[in-house]
Amino acid sequence: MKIAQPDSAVTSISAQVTSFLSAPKCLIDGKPHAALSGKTYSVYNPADGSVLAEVPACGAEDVDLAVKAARRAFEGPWSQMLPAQRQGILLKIADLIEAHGEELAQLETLNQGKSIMLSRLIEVQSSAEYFRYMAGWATKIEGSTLDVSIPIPPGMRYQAYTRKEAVGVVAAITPWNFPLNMAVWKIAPALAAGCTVVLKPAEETPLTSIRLAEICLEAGVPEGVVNVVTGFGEETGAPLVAHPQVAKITFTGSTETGKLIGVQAMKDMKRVTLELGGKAPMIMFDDMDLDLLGLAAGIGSFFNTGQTCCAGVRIYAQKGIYEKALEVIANVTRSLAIGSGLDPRNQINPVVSARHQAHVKACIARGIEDGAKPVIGATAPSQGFFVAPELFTDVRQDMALMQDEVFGPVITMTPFDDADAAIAMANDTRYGLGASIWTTDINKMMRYVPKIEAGTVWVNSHNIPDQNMPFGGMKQSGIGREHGRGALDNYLETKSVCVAYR
Ligand SMILES: NC(=O)c1ccc[n+]([C@@H]2O[C@H](COP(=O)([O-])OP(=O)(O)OC[C@H]3O[C@@H](n4cnc5c(N)ncnc54)[C@H](O)[C@@H]3O)[C@@H](O)[C@H]2O)c1
Repeated sequence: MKIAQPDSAVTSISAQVTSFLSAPKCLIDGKPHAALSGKTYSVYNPADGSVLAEVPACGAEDVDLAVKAARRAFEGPWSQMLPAQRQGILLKIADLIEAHGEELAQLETLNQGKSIMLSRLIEVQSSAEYFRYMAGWATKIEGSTLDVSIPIPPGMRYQAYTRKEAVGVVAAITPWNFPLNMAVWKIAPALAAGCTVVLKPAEETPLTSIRLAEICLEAGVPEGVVNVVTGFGEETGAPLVAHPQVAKITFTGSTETGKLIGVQAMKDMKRVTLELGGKAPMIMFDDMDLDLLGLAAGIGSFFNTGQTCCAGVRIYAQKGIYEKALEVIANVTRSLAIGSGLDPRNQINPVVSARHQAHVKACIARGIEDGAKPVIGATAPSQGFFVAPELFTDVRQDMALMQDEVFGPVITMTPFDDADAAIAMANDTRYGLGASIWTTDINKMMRYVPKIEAGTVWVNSHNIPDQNMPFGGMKQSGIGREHGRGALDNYLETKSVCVAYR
């Protein structure tokens, strides 16, 4: 079912969605797979707390089957395909994502809770574009020829060149905030490079990942090239990371889990990319364009109900505009409509799970206990996993509210006098994923961008990544970058070939 207008409300759930929800299965070696143990677990609709589906709870034995299937496919049909054939298949996947667009968007909103508008525009549309972008790189993998100066034995000459070769089986582990899009960020470059994949989606939101794997199959990806195992971190994710036939791990999730995975990867010298947590600052100078304040709060802070790793949650505003910025941002926060994601007029939707709802509420309570001042004090619907957005002032740098990830609709505002002091406060967390500077003075921008410790710095904007723009973290926000040409290198080894001749 083709995608509807992004801002149209969902009046009925599509028949494909209802049928899929009756018995979702993993996909291993191109076939639907129930956990060998027979175990399943429930996934929920966060808008009302009801059970949405029962999903296989995979264990080490299921993971082993999936990795072995991926390895066979890597050695077999996938490695025989011409780059142009891989490109064609990636383009077909993009078309099929669009063709199934409304079904995927509804499924995502039902399972994750987010606005149907974001499901349509980001989870579906931008995922299709991502496949198209990566399809282009599949035919542009190249090495180089190298002049070398090897002097022995006398009389022998050499010419060297490099080959880029697919790394092998990729373990892709994803979080719950953008389930389909995060899976695509990993699968598209892995396939373009010629790798095969075992995807372990977040336990809360596995449904669109399963559909994506089915779509890959429908598009002509050979059996075993894309596999999905559903289940929990320790039971499913850990054996996947530790599997000896996995060559590369690409992980997006919390810094805590990322560290565990990094240690395991290093034990086996597996290649690893880690996209981890954030606590992004937005630094607003006196000379900023005040018309942008609404956008800063709406997209910068509260996009996806604050459940984005780059959300601008620590706002530092210079004293000349602080009162005005506080007034506007407080008004925006107050005015956000709270409700189900199926109605696109709702800008604050449920958070993903009861557990996460309890976490966000505990962060708010801890902030109040520590002496920070809540400005809004609104209440959220009692049914479903809702949390009303909150804005805090009087927050010290050493408070948990300033240092730890809330990953929900909770922001802080702090005034500053001196720009260097603001940069120091902005850098004063263990994270370094995203940040922004708001100014109309290009000199200020050029002076301060290099001083900010973050993988992405937006200027007069925030929280908007692009497939062609390297994305990743400094400090404890991760290792490596996704997107762009560089993303392909994450899935390729470089082999030097040295040819002797006389
Ligand atoms: N940097 C980025 O690009 C980016 C993007 C989105 C989200 N995030 C981060 O993701 C986090 C939110 O997601 P989350 O709560 O799902 O994170 P999480 O770390 O709890 O889980 C992420 C994934 O890891 C799996 N996992 C958990 N323990 C594991 C283990 N021992 N071995 C292998 N896998 C394991 C989970 O099952 C899930 O699939 C936030 O910290 C957010 O900042 C980062």
